[in-house]
Parts: sequence; structure tokens; C-alpha cells
Amino acid sequence: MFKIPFLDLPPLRGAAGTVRLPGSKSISNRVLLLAALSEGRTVVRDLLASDDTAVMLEALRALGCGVVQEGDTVSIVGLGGNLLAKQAKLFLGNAGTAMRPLTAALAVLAATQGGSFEVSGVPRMHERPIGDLVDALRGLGCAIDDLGNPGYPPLRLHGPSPLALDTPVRVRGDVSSQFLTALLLALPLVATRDIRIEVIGELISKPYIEITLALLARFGIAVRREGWEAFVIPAGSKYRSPGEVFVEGDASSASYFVALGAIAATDTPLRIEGVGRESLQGDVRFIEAAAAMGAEVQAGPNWLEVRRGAWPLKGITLDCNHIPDAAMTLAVMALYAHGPTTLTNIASWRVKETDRIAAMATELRKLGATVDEGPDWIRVQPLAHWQAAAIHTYDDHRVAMCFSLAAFNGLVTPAAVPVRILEPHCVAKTFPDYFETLFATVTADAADIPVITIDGPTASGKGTLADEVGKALGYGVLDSGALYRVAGLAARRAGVDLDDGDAVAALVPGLDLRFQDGHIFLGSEDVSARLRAEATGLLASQVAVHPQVRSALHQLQLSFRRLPGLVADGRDMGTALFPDAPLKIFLTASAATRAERRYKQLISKGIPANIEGLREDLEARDERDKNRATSPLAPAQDALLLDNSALGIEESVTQVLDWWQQRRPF
Ligand SMILES: Nc1ncnc2c1ncn2[C@@H]1O[C@H](COP(=O)(O)OP(=O)(O)OP(=O)(O)O)[C@@H](O)[C@H]1O
Ligand SMILES: Nc1ccn([C@H]2C[C@H](O)[C@@H](COP(=O)(O)O)O2)c(=O)n1
Repeated sequence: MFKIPFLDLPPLRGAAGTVRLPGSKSISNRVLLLAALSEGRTVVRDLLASDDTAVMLEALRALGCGVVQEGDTVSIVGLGGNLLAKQAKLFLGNAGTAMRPLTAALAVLAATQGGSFEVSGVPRMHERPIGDLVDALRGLGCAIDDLGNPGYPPLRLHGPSPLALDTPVRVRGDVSSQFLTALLLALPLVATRDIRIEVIGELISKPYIEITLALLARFGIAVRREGWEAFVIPAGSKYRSPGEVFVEGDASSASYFVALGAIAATDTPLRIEGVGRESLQGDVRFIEAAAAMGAEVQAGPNWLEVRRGAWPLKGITLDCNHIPDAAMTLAVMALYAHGPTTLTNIASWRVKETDRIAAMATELRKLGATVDEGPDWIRVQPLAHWQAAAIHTYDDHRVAMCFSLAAFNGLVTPAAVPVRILEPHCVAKTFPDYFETLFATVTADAADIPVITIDGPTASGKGTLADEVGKALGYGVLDSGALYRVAGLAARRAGVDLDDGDAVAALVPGLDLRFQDGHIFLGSEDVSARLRAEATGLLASQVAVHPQVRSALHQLQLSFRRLPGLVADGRDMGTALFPDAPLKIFLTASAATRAERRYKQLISKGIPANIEGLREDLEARDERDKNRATSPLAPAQDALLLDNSALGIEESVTQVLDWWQQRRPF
């Protein structure tokens, strides 16, 4: 996950490959609660690992459920309808799928068994309405105290108190379908007689109720339904664990990749695994909307394949009540359409993680789009003149994910612009690895992928600076010196004469090199520590003088230019490898400072060192690196000089990030 203040997406051009979706959030949290309410053990496989499931699991632990997690499999030993803990304070983050059902379940359990439970969340959760559910539960006889603003969390649920099960429980269905879901999940716990739930108003997001009913059936509860107006939990209903449940992929998350296929899969289709025509989730119907906009979609039982059909896309007018979450993706697809796109019946957007109608309108306008909005609709015009924009994400995962699609603007305008996604880690709510998955399936022109080069003499701090800048921007890092070190080490081990450029270069194609988690493997050997030895640095400097060796390593170095960007350190990054880099730094420090730094570095690793000897070695290395014929150590003409003799690491990093920001269009 990119835990950084912003992530810059360079212009993206194509898409292909296979995406394996994370588990569905809606199914994951429902199944966890159902397993917790059932008797016995339920093994839940392919569970979504995200913020919302994490708070649910934590709540279940606090309630006394046995929870054992191994990767994406969780084993839950349920309560069998009996409260083990009679008191708990549950923090539920911003997870509506945890807040609403847990409120209902704990309210009825406290009413029948006694107890006191507090449910709370992040500030935005305390702005998301729950009053209609609370009213329904109070009507049933549950004791619920408002701990903040009436109608909103936090709440205290306590008991015992008598429940009036003989009169229908009435709940509004036109604000959030989660209120009805919450009652459907909770009332089987107290079904000593038939319990009737009546929906007031037009029920929205009906497909989510279908998910609830299907999962209830898997856990032994056969709800009787009268259209979408009334539901009856039969007397004697009792949760029974099915033993094992597989969570299907998240259909709302699929929408970004369906859109990606529609926009950018021009050669081969993009394959999406985890959802398909047999999916329980209503958001799978997003494919119909995407097809109406021009996508070519093939669907198997649990997979989709999507490629570009009509181009530009076609503007549509669509009632999106059945796909409220995925519909946000349509609003960004609309930028690539011919004609306006109008999405209606989306009032629920206003009470989600943020006011999504306002958020989408504001951020689309930042890109230059013309957008109109109403209480429950939004209209987006196609965009011809794109502006680079920093997209505010409102702690809303879906805003972050759907705006990543704006980075394909280069497909419709010659003047492609990058897109900055602020607080990209908000995707952790449902799809922590969203951007990594995106980068694995999209292509960009190498020239569009930004590179920051940091060249300079040994021990000036290039590697340290490159690592920190890379971390701050979410960019990859190329330590080019390590490649020369590997070549030197391999030559020495093979007994090759280091002055024989052809012989050393001939070794390079056969090097079995692997880069993993900051370590470098040569074959199966982790050579990272060996490479950093001073002696290996000298070997590297010797083999680096040969043009044949430099050219043998050239392509490998270029291959590090990958999304979303690169920080490359070495001697010739700005002059020979990446002459088009938008920011080039030449990093220096006095020889005395560098020798002292290297001395401290070695001593801290328990390696004996002599400061005078180190200084002599590094000066000798500087001389060789500066005076060789091919790609000598020298600042690029357009490099910025940074002498960090008197600067700490943080100050150097701040300086480089400032220079970088000055070059960005945001
Ligand atoms: N600005 C700085 N102030 C103080 N110490 C620093 C600074 N920058 C780097 N260092 C320290 O100096 C040592 C050498 O830094 P680093 O290994 O990053 O240099 P380098 O230029 O990459 O060296 P080489 O060319 O040999 O790979 C490290 O211990 C690092 O922590
Ligand atoms: N781009 C590069 C990187 C490194 N070298 C040579 C010269 C150095 O002395 C040696 C080791 O580099 P270090 O790990 O200290 O950065 O490799 C080069 O010629 N060109």
C-alpha cells in the first residue's frame, strides 16, 4: 500500500493482463457477523483484508468469539446466539457494514440477555445516519442511548428490556439498505415467533438485500419475502454454520478494472477474476452500464474479460440505484465519452464515506470538466482540455480508485497530464493493494514515467537520499552502483581479469540476479552485505571503466523505469541513462565529510575501519570514476548541485522534494 501523502500517476496508455480481485467487503463483513452469531466453527476463505474487515474482526474478538487468522482465511468460533461478554466498547472505524448490523445484533442480544455495549467510529461515521435503524429497534423495545447527536453514532445499547415481537418492525428503506440488512441479520437471534419487518418508503440498493438474504440462507435462515415491502423471519430460526464459506471477489472493486478495459484494453482484453455472471453482488451489473458506454464484456461464472469497444465511449443516462457504489466509476468514464452522462437516483451518495455527489463534482471540475449536480443526480460532460489536478480523496476509497482512471487522458488529448491522488492510502478500506494492482496491469510510455537522478561521488549520501525520496513519492529506486558491484564481484569470483572489459562484460548476461525486498540475490545467495563491502566498491570502480561493461548493464538499468516513477542513483544516471529526467541532482560533500560518514557507517556495522585509509580509497575511486573515458562521473548540464557537507539527511531530502514539487504541475 502507498502510505504517502500523495501519489502521482503519470499519463497511462494501455491495459492488459489478469487482475485477481480482493474479497467482497459486503460479503466479508456479513459472513464474519453470521459466523460469529452461529454455533460452532466457520472457516471463511478469501476474506478481504482491509480496514473495514479489521474493525469487524476486532469487534468479534472483543465480544468473545474465537478468531484465528491465517492469511486470507479466518476461522471463527461463534457465540451460538449467547453473549459471552456482557460489556464492550467497540470502535468500528468508518465501516457501515460493521456499524449497522452490530448495532442491531447487540441491541436485541442486550435486550434478551442483558449487557451494555458502546459502538463508535471515526468522526465521519458519527455524521452517517443511523436514526432510522435506531427508531426501528426502539420500536421493538430495545434500549438505545444516543452518546452524541441523536440519530448518529456513537450509541449505547443496553438491556435487559422486553421486546415486542408480535407487532411488525418498521424500518425506512430509502436512506440506506443497511438498516434493513441489519434487522434481517439480528432478528433471527430472537425469533421465538414469526417476526415481520415492514419497509417504509421505496427500498434502495435492493441487490445488497439480495446478498443478505442469500447469505442468511447459507447460515440456515429462510426469510420469507413479500416483494420488497415485507420480510418474515420464521419462528424458531436458528443460525447454523455451513462450516466453510468462500468469499467472492468484490464487484464494486471490479468496476475500476472493467472501466480500465473499456478505456485502455485495445489489443487483448483485461481479465478480471473473482466475479462473474454467478456473483451474488448487485454491483456486477456495472458491466451492463459499461457495455452501454461501449465496453465489450465477456462473462464467465467467476470471471470477466473486458476490452475497448466503442471509442470514444458513449454518454449514457442511467438510474444507478441498483449499483450505487460502482456508479462512481461511470462518472469518471464519462470524461472519455461522446456526449454527456447523467447518473440519477443516487441520493445515497450523499451519506456515504463522504458526500460523494459533491466530492465527485468538485474533483471532476478540477480536471477541467463541466459538471452539474442535483440532490440525487450528477451530469458529467466529456472533457477535451484536461488540466493536471491534485485530487482530494475525502478519506473515501472509491474517490481515490475511480480518479486513477483519469490518468488515461493521453488517449483523448495530445497534451497528456499527470493526476495526483492525495492520501492514496484511503484505499485500505476495501482494496489495500489497489494501486499496485493497477500498475501491474497498465502501461505507460517510458518517457512519461518520471525519473529523479542522483549522481555524485562515493559516500556522498546518494543511496540514502534516493531511498528516502523514493519512499516519500512511492517511487522505485535504482542503486546502479550495486550492479557494477555485482559485475565486479562475479568477475573476481570467476577469476576473470578485471582489466579485460570483454571478458567481464561477457559475464553480465549470465548473472542470475534477483531483487527482493531491498536485498540482492545472485543465484540463491543473498549478496547484499557482500556488495556493500569497501573492497567490492573498488572492484566495481575497476570494471566500470570498460565501455563493454557499461553497455552490458545499460538495458538492465533502463528496465527499472517503471510505474509510478524512479529515483536512480549512481555516476551517470543524469548524463547517460536518463538524460530526459525532469530532475537531476549532483550530490557532493567534502572528501573529509564523506570519509567520516563512511567510517561511522562501517563502525556501526561492527566492521573495523581506518578513517585515513578510507579517505585515500574514496579519493582514488573518485579519480578513476571522474577520469574514465566512458560516462565519467560529472554533473549533467542541467543538474542541480547539492553539497550536503553541512546538511543532515532530512534537510537533503526536504530540499530534493521541494525541487521536485517545483517541477510538478500541481
Ligand atoms: N546528509 C547526510 N548527513 C549525514 N550523514 C549522511 C548524509 N547522507 C548520508 N549519510 C550517511 O553517510 C553514509 C553513506 O551514505 P550512502 O551509502 O547513502 O552514500 P552513497 O553515496 O550511496 O555511497 P556509495 O556511492 O558508496 O554507494 C551512510 O551511513 C549515511 O547514513
Ligand atoms: N552509475 C554508476 C554507478 C556506479 N559506478 C561505479 C563507480 C563506483 O565507484 C562503483 C560503485 O558504485 P557505488 O555503489 O559506490 O555507488 O561503481 C559507475 O561507474 N556508474
